[in-house]
Amino acid sequence: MQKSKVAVVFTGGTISMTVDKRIGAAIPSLSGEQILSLVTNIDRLADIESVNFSSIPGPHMTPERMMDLCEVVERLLQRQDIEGVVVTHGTDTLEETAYLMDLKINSEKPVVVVGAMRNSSELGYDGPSNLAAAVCTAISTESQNKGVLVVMNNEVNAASEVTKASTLSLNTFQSLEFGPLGIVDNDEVIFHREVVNRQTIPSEELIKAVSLIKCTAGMDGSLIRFCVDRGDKGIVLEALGRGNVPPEMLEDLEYALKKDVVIVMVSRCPTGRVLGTYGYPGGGKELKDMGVILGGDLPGQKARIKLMLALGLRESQQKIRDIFESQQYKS
Ligand SMILES: NC(=O)C[C@H](N)C(=O)O
Repeated sequence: MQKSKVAVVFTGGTISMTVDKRIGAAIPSLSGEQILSLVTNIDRLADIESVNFSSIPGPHMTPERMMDLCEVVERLLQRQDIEGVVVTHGTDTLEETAYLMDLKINSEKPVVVVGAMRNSSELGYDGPSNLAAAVCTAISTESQNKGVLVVMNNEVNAASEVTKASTLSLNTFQSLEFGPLGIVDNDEVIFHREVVNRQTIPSEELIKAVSLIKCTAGMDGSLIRFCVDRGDKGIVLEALGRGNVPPEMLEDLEYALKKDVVIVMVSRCPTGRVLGTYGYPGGGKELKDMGVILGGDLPGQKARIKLMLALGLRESQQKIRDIFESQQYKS
């Protein structure tokens, strides 16, 4: 029987790290081929083509690099001989890259993003087992048409639903709202449910000038004003609870909206969507009436990626509102 072919694109992250004795801490050092050589018996599963994209830690990833990576992945997906693509990535920004690719890529073939929480100098390096599970997921026909998947600790999550929930746990990637899509068991991927809200944004461009502001008790709007005055095109507000802000922020929010800066509101709570439930000053109802867009249950960092791509369409504010609200809100 002919084996499936999978492209593995290496970008860096802890999965590629060893402890540098001179520094006394972990840095990227392993090439794709070196990491693959640690995944014993992988050649029984699939023919692997390795692509060394970069050797950077997650915190060095940028929106521009994400767009370049996305292009590399799209080109690989267009090839007939490749059944799926795996991307290795630093876990710190993995959810942002995975979500950007999920929104942009329109292919039925599986794209699986994977990382590690322990580097190769540590006891219990989880890179090889995670990579093996990612390849198992990428060659399964069951993984088709599910968008970009994140596989770690033998759990399969949708890029649109997942977030990094722990600084150290091997099962750090959690779909806090809905739970995992499935598992990898005995080299086989088993799905338990479908992705809840899949969406694509056919944007060729990304507008970088989007900031994320987390709201806190008693906060004023000076950060909002700063972002507007330096030319930001969009701001994601990680608001309080159900989607409310301290009233001291309202004047500067009004200032931003008058200057056509798009404001998307999500919550700083780890689960639950925002809604215009409250009618007091700074409450969600007032914000919505002012023109603030509701961002559903996305964490701030993923709402920022979505807004960057939505602004890249260079469409009206109404169109951007639809992109954020039409699937999650009835009216
Ligand atoms: N586990 C990891 O990959 C964390 C690392 N700091 C990174 O994002 O590159």
